[in-house]
Amino acid sequence: MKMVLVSAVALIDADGRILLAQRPEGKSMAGLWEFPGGKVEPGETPEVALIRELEEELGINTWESCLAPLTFASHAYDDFHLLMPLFACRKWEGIPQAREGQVLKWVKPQDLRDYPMPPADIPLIPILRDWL
Ligand SMILES: Nc1nc2c([nH]c(=O)n2[C@@H]2O[C@H](COP(=O)(O)OP(=O)(O)OP(=O)(O)O)[C@@H](O)[C@H]2O)c(=O)[nH]1
Repeated sequence: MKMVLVSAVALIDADGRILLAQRPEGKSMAGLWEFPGGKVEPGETPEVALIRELEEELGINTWESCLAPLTFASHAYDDFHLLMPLFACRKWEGIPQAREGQVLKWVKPQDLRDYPMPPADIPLIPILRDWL
């Protein structure tokens, strides 16, 4: 089975809310809410990939020193196995903007279960709620 490494982040604002992005129409798993991030390209570390994705997807900048490892997802999809480190980040530069047609939403930890997420993300929800 092909292993796909995706780096993702829980961006946490001053009120303790988490940023979710809704996958746009036309993509796999359209309509589901996910953590910002994306595939780690050859030669990248998960941190470097995440910093790049945050710039591309949201137009914000952050730094490796602001990315704290929080947990990970390991999930067998039909056509690949997803391994997804999830970082936590409370400090960045700029205001997140949807640059790729996503809908963005700041969500309180206790409300996370109201947002349908990809199957790989489901086990991460209680971890975030307990941790925040
Ligand atoms: N960024 C992100 N990706 C996730 C999450 N959960 C999850 O299963 N994924 C999966 O991880 C992959 C991330 O790929 P990507 O963001 O770089 O690229 P993409 O959406 O264009 O991928 P696609 O090839 O499925 O269309 C997708 O297959 C996505 O469905 C999550 O919380 N955040």
